[in-house]
Amino acid sequence: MKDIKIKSALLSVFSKEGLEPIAKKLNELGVQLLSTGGTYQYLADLDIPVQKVEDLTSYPSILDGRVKTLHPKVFGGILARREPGHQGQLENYDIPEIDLVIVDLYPFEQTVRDTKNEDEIIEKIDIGGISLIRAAAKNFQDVVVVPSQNEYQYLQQLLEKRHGVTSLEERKYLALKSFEVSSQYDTAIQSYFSGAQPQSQFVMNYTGEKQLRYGENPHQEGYFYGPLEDVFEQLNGKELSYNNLVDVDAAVQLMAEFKDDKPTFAVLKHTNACGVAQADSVLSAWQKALAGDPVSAFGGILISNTPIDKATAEEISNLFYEVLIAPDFDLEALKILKKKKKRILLRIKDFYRPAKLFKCLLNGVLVQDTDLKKETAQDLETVTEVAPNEKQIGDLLFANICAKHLKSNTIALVKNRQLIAMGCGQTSRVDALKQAIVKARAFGFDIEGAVMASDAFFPFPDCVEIADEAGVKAVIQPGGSIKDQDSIDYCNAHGMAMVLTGVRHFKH
Ligand SMILES: NC(=O)c1ncn([C@@H]2O[C@H](COP(=O)(O)O)[C@@H](O)[C@H]2O)c1NC=O
Repeated sequence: MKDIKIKSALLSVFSKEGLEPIAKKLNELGVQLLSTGGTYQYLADLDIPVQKVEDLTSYPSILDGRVKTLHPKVFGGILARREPGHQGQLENYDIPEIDLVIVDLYPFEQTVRDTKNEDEIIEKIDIGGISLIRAAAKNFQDVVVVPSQNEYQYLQQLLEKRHGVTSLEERKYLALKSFEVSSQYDTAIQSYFSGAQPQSQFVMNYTGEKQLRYGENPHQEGYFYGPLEDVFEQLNGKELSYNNLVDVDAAVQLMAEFKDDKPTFAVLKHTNACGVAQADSVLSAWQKALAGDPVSAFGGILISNTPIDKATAEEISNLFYEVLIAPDFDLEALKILKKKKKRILLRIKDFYRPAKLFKCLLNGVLVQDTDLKKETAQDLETVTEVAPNEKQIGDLLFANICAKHLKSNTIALVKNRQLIAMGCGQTSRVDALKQAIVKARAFGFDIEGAVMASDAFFPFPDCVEIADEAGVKAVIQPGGSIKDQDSIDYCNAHGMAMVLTGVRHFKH
């Protein structure tokens, strides 16, 4: 392991915050400091001995600061290997070695957030700073690089621990942090330039790595990247697992549809809702959602669009569940729910729906818009002689949303704003319907008068026939099959209503 003692440092930072103790410590260790204009002034004002970069390069900062460190006397001192060949060249050209580089880049992302003025934004594309970081990181064998304020604490510890002596491992760690900074910085610039245009490259950059206990199964590693704290606050329970996060996302996507509706409750298992209901109170919505499939609800993910009150909390706490998500919890409710230490309680801040969805497959990434299309009564085309009544229209739209969030092929059966059963993830629509009918009956529901939603069209009239025999009176489906008329004819012959949405909602 190659130890290097820091003898000289170049400091060039946009924000001067947090620099004072580091500069003072470097000075105390006898490190020669070199700085660009503003940073020089800041250090000089603190009476910390420092040399101007301009005195080294014999060039002033020019072009409004676009060129200040971009000079062989600076980059030579950073990029030279500490070996006779390179050191000889430094001597020939009178270039001093620079052992430590500290940079805080121009705040490009912040500027994009703050202004629409393109000239201002372009000026905040840091050129010299990013080059300093890349050069120092490339030469991590001999040079220490601090690419942002996030690493100040790490540097401070290095300086305290071994008085400015650094190991190869420490320098390599900082080089990694540097390339993370430069890649994130360039992604932000690329994303600004691409705007809403389709991108010719797929680039993603999420920070805030969170290692999960494991992935989908214990033998798989798992991580999450992103600012989860913007979506919810965890009030109780064990750490969220990979599968919990997948289910929480499915629950949030579903409940986002009912965000501004009357009290709505949903129970999910493995991303599929096994209970969804609307009522006048959160307690009643919970009871109706649970009744949809009380067996599957065991170990489920629960979500409400309405704060949880004491009465609801008392009932919920009788069930073993993994996660309960709600916009808020009454104090009394929280007290009751927190008694079960492991159960996860999330106070949702934002029913967040991403604009795009990504999926890794084969040797690439699939990208698509999120399915944000939501049908209203105005979008429905009645194609049967019998039209659905107002109550049925409400149930049909409710069933349509449930189906949209269930794995295809799916059928949702709804009665009085309650999902009375569903069949999902089936390879045939008929199987999905049969599964739903068996389930509804198993949990004591009378299907007579229920409505049926299908995520995609009916290629044959078999589904409407089976549904009719079970008691279904109205159907919602996208339409678009060349055999639509067969299903419509069946409905007309049996007094059923059918509406078309014209929108397919597959969920693979
Ligand atoms: N142009 C250059 O040669 C250059 N060299 C360093 N910078 C940046 O200038 C800033 C520090 O400037 P000052 O010390 O003048 O406040 C840092 O954010 C640093 O990343 C530069 N500016 C932008 O590219």
